[in-house]
Amino acid sequence: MARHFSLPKLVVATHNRGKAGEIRAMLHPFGVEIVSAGELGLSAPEETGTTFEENATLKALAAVQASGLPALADDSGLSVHALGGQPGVYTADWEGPTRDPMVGMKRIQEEFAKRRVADTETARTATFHCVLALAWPDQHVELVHGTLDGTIIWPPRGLGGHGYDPCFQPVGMKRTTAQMTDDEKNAISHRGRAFKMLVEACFR
Ligand SMILES: O=c1nc[nH]c2c1ncn2[C@H]1C[C@H](O)[C@@H](COP(=O)(O)OP(=O)(O)OP(=O)(O)O)O1
Ligand SMILES: [Mg+2]
Repeated sequence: MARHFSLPKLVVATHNRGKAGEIRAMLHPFGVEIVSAGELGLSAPEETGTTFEENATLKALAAVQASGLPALADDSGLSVHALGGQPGVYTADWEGPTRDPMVGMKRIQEEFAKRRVADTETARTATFHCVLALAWPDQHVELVHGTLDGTIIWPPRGLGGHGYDPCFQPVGMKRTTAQMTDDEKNAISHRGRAFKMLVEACFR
């Protein structure tokens, strides 16, 4: 797909500042000019899909159609294995109407209590998912899916990152993703892994 090597300007089609910062940092070495959905006054489309792929695609297509520019969208979330994969695609909804990540993190703890999930690393495993969709002006869409396995810890730790990072500790690590620098998180994260796959697919 070397035809996409030249990418003069790209819309980063997210309204989430934490994600936008990480995506900007990952794009930085490529010298791509970035405009945000906010700068273009794009509204956030309703996320009606039932998979990360569907939602990432609809967000990217909405932005490419509104702007005429290639658009990169992200749909992501946390699947907690003892909760049957919840909240998954509905991770943002679990933050409640005010979009407070602490509300979502507490909800996971409440669900663990209801189901009497043991307070051990092996019982409280979870996976972060990130699907990136890059939509081109001809409407074709490249999709990549990155994951990061870990454990839900409590109480939350760390002030970095965003969203559910303070309660997520990657496998084999002693720190949560909120206790890492941005570069450390991006090097191992679901979003970082998806981004590497996108680069393989589009920029090589
Ligand atoms: O690295 C992460 N570290 C912590 N939490 C994360 C991460 N990645 C996704 N998350 C959480 C945030 C939100 O609760 C949900 C994404 O929801 P999602 O609909 O994809 O994003 P959003 O509504 O915040 O912004 P937008 O749709 O405009 O991109 O997963
Ligand atoms: Mg969203």
